[in-house]
Amino acid sequence: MSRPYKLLVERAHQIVQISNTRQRFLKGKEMNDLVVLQGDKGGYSILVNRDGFIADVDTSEVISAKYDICDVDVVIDATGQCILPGFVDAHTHPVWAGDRVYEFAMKLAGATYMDIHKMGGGIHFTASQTRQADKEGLFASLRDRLAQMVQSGTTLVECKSGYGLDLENEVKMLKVIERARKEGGVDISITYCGAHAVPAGQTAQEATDDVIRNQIPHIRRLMEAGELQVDNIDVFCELGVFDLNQSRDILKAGKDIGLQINFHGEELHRLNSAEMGAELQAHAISHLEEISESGIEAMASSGSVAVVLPTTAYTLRLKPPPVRAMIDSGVTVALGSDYNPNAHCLAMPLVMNLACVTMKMSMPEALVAATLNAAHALGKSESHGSLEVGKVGNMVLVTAPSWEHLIYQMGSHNNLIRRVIWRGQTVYHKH
Ligand SMILES: N=CN[C@@H](CCC(=O)O)C(=O)O
Ligand SMILES: [Zn+2]
Repeated sequence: MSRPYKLLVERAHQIVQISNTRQRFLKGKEMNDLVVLQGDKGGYSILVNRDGFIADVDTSEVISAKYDICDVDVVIDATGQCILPGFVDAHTHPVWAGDRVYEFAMKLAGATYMDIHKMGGGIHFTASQTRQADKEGLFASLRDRLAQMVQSGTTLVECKSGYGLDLENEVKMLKVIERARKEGGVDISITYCGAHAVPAGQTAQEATDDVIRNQIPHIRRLMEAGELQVDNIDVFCELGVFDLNQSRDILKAGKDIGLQINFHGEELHRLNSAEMGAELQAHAISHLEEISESGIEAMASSGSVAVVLPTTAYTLRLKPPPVRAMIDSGVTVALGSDYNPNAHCLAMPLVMNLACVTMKMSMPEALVAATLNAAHALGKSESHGSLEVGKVGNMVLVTAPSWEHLIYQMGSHNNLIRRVIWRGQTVYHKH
């Protein structure tokens, strides 16, 4: 007979639970009130059941008195380590072929993101490379990128399509992501982003019509047939890409087939897409570098999560989004790496460091934004984002005097992260 518990991690000197009252997200000042277990000489333990869910969190003394060690498959001694929830990366574009290191050089020399996009580079370049790539090659590179994310502590990641830009290639990308999701080792939220750029030879309206009349209905059929699971609908709402009305129509069509609205807004120009998204009760809006005060108010009232992406402003030398004003106004703020060929960052610890320095977040705020609030942006905070009984046993073990070192020691996460656990199973171990 199999044992009732899959894993016991014991004797950690800190467990950062984030919350212990099943809050779905933290806003405003609450973001600085993390629940951290520390101070007990014998340390703290987490027990994970056979199905990969947390069964108990307490001092190691209490846990060893309550449970019989013979009922546990694997016991890990976490002496000298801190335990954090697995990170949630709320915005990535991880399926693509062909790098853009050459464009990075152009941007360093003064070209803007949109200069390159208009010349047929940027998303267009990546789309032409990705269209030529076969599923096997795309899957192999996705798997490698996901492994690097996991090594950096990510255990739930949002993955977008968006470099296909036609039905065949968007479906190809979604199926590649679906295969990775089924393979496991990391939890994935899948986003259809067919409206990521206007394909060459089409107007934005023609592309909008194709997405609404052709692509979305086909995706719905694949979902109904059980061939695909798609969770979110996205669009790049931007001057020269999809305008406010086109974006609204695309998002509504996605919502009509049951997808959560989660889109790119207010990045380079203010189009009042934050207000539009709030009106549609968007789950999340990403970027928001150009959001207005009324956009902030609208998102605070609708409860739409602001997914801020420090690597974008850093790479493109943009003004960062007004995160302090968002937090002070009661917007729920989450973080994403924005991993894509323009911003080549797979590591949430580095994203948190950038968020603290460039967006003026505190370390507890950054951690909440990279765990519980990011899970909420994906509609998954009931099961992910904090270390509480009943949630998935996704965690990161860090060798450091306190959890803050993972943010403070920028770029050293690969030395500090000792182990990453997904649903009670070790998916990365540094020997
Ligand atoms: N802004 C739109 N989409 C991506 C960039 C994609 C790309 O440049 O390939 C982003 O979130 O930054
Ligand atoms: Zn993006």
